Amino acid sequence: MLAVSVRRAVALGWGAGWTPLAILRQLSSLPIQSFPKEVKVVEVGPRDGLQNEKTVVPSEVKIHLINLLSEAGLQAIEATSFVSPKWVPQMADHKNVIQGIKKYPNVTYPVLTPNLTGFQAAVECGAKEVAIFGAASELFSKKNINCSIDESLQRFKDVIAAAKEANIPVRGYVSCVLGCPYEGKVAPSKVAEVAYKMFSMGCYEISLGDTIGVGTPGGMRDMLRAVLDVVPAKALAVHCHDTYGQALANILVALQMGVQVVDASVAGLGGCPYAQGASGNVATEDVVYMLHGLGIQTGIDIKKLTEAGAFICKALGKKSNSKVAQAMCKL
Ligand SMILES: CC(C)(COP(=O)([O-])OP(=O)([O-])OC[C@H]1O[C@@H](n2cnc3c(N)ncnc32)[C@H](O)[C@@H]1OP(=O)([O-])[O-])[C@@H](O)C(=O)NCCC(=O)NCCSC(=O)C[C@@](C)(O)CC(=O)[O-]
Repeated sequence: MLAVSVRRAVALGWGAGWTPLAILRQLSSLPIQSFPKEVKVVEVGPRDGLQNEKTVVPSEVKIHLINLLSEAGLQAIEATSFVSPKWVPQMADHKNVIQGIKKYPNVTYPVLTPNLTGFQAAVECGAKEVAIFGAASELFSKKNINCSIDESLQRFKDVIAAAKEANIPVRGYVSCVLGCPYEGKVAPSKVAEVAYKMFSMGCYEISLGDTIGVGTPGGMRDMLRAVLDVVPAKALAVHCHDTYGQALANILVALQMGVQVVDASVAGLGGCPYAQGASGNVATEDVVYMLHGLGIQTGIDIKKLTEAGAFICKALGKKSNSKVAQAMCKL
């Protein structure tokens, strides 16, 4: 560590003859690496947040939530998923939702499509952007979409080819980038391999999912180092669940490494039906509060965002998982 620091100090042109202690003092006073000026927050609450709810949330509630989120200034709101209703019954009303929401200019409403069947249904319902979702873990891929990683990539090729023809942008997810509920540790090199394959196929952005929220800033750094060797930072997003309370710290590391897109879920709703025990995504309110505190622009009105969170929590009869929302309600 010291050797690395000294090398960095030399690279920075610091004076010859300095003692290691003097160099360390200088290093500790260095400003943290610069953050981006703007960050795009991708709101995944209506999909990732609600997919795990046991009782079916009425379509009107989902639609109102998405409209409130659009009014709050989110640029991208993942609206629903076109997956099998046998697998995820909560998303069975995808048609009502995608057709019922107000489409704000400059806001995108991507939907999940695991295969060509889902893609075609989504396009018929008027979806203008889709997301495919793979994994860096074989067992998770099997449990989540009932096929191996290789088979999933083959399916994604078909979706991307059809999307290209229809001029529809495709976002790609890689799940389990910092750990898997079935396999445990996942090698950064495996994450990089899957991310690279999905990016080369034509996904405009790869969202790296800490599906079960087990990551730490150190794990995020090591994983991102591997991925950044093969996919440019401008094509990456991070998608952190907050099971171990590390999500904001993990996001901070990702921002320092050049990532400028962050997924989050209003009120911290969510969990994955095929990742037992995983808590919700990091709360959008908490991410936005942190970003604004760093002087990073998001275009989001935090008060309106908190109102959207309060609306969905009331509808679900739940307390918000957002610390910021909890604090703002007390003020
Ligand atoms: C992928 C499948 C469909 C494969 O499911 P399968 O059973 O292997 O599919 P199949 O191709 O053998 O078809 C079986 C039946 O499903 C139908 N079918 C086939 N495809 C579709 C479709 N798209 N929509 C609706 N129906 C479909 C198909 O038509 C057929 O109907 P039948 O002839 O029996 O009546 C299934 O495994 C599935 O739906 N999985 C969804 C899992 C899911 O939604 N998980 C949560 C989202 S991922 C996530 O949350 C992680 C993420 C993205 O947030 C990032 C992170 O945190 O890491």
